[in-house]
Amino acid sequence: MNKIEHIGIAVKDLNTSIDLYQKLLNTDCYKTEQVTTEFVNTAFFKTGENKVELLQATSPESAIAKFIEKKGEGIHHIAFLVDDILAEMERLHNEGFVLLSDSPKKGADNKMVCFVHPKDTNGVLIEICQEIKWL
Ligand SMILES: CC[C@@H](C(=O)O)C(=O)SCCNC(=O)CCNC(=O)[C@H](O)C(C)(C)COP(=O)(O)OP(=O)(O)OC[C@H]1O[C@@H](n2cnc3c(N)ncnc32)[C@H](O)[C@@H]1OP(=O)(O)O
Ligand SMILES: [Co+2]
Repeated sequence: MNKIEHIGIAVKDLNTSIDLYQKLLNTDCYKTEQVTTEFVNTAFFKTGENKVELLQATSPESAIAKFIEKKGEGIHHIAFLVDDILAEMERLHNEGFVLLSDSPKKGADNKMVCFVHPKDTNGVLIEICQEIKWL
């Protein structure tokens, strides 16, 4: 895996948290995006080589809504950038990790994503992501 691409933070109110993180990081949010398949609205900040992704649930069925219900707001996942998500999924599967989808899913900010179950990773939800390359 290449580097930490982003840290995902579950928040209750995206607009309030955008204001907060703009002040905290002293940089503007560069993008907001709804990902309907994940039932989330997201906001992104660049912090050097890495990013912060704020996530607000758009449905009670969302992983973010369930997480906040159980644990409250806070760090929800760590995302690692990979060159070849299919190869990395196969490698992780062969190493015995439980992947949360059989194929990559559409993520935010021009990425394909796949998650590793937190029960296999010391209670931390891991996302792997690959940049979508357009021809
Ligand atoms: C915007 C798109 C994308 C991007 O481009 O960046 C994203 O980041 S999307 C982010 C939101 N989507 C996801 O998180 C998808 C993957 N997650 C899941 O599939 C589920 O959340 C889950 C991890 C399988 C858990 O779902 P479920 O089993 O239905 O929920 P429970 O509430 O019953 O939890 C079971 C168990 O797991 C613990 N848990 C849940 N979430 C996390 C987490 N983020 N980090 C650590 N642990 C987590 C939860 O506490 C339960 O533990 P126990 O109570 O001990 O059983
Ligand atoms: Co993410």
